[in-house]
Amino acid sequence: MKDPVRIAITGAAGQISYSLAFRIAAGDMLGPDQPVILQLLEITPAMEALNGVVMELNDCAFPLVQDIVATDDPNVAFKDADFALLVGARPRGPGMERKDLLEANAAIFSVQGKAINDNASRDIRVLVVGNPANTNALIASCNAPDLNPGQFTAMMRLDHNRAKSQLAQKTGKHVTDVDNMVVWGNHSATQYPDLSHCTVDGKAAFDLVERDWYENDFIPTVQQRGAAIIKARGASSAASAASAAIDHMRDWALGSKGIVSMGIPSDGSYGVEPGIMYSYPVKCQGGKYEIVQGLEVDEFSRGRMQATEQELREERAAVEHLLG
Ligand SMILES: NC(=O)C1=CN([C@@H]2O[C@H](COP(=O)(O)OP(=O)(O)OC[C@H]3O[C@@H](n4cnc5c(N)ncnc54)[C@H](O)[C@@H]3O)[C@@H](O)[C@H]2O)C=CC1
Ligand SMILES: O=C([O-])CC(=O)C(=O)O
Repeated sequence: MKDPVRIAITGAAGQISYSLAFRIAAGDMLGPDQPVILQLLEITPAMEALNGVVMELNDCAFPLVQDIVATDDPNVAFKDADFALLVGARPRGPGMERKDLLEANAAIFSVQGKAINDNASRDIRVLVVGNPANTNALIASCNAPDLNPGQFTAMMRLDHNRAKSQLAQKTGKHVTDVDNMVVWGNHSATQYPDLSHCTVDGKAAFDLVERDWYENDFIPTVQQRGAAIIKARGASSAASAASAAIDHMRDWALGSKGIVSMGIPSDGSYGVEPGIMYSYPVKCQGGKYEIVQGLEVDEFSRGRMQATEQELREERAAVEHLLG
């Protein structure tokens, strides 16, 4: 039996966590042979609701769950944590962009970045889900100076999975036939889901779909998918967000099958200046991710990649005072 790993989840009484915590407890994130200790953080007024979630987790009698900690103290929630999923933040409603949440949510991530810095395992891997995810991840990492910024990542996997699903449906193939999908930039309406390198069943995606569909249907559909779900459901995506968070962490810890998209600290690759959390194509192996280099970038792609970079720079400027 492996030693248990400690997994902190924030916003643990919220919508996303209501799916996420149970799937992690079932072994979907780190595998069926990895015991877990769940460290669940909520704000004080939500502790009663969190208690209900803990009761249900206990009632599942999950074989892998060794302990459950429920707390409103970030220092307790992140104590010795090996993984942290930062979900707790306000979601947007109809008519809002995710960056409209910056003011409401940014302070959460400076406090939690500090608590992670002071309490977590030195090898902790952090995924920020709470919106605007990329800039919140930047805030958290800047407030954790003792850790490597690369230990902080932002969730782009939902966009990546949405893009795969749209292309599979369009071409009449299965999502498992789609390879080399790349989503660049920000988890926002400027993100660039890029089919330039993508294949379906081994054939170039561009040979299977029309350019008009790519530019005027596929790209906006993926960019606006979160808003479409809010319109349809009256609440933002939750189960699909939880599923993407599991995919992101599982691949980071256990390895990816080919290219996946992750929001990570830009390092100058593909001409994106350092200082923001930008989504790149990565491959994961041995518990680490590495940017896939050398992909060709044409003029259309360059324009899209720069527009989403520019938006991230503007978000960064708006929270400069929280960057430690
Ligand atoms: N990156 C992505 O792809 C996606 C991100 N999101 C974002 O995830 C976030 C959470 O979404 P939902 O679970 O649907 O929202 P929710 O409102 O159902 O749950 C959020 C929970 O966080 C808690 N919370 C607030 N401040 C906290 C703090 N300082 N510490 C700990 N917990 C705190 C709240 O009490 C609430 O229970 C939102 O910001 C949403 O926009 C949602 C879908 C996809
Ligand atoms: O759109 C939202 O606000 C929630 C989210 O991030 C998504 O579904 O991609």
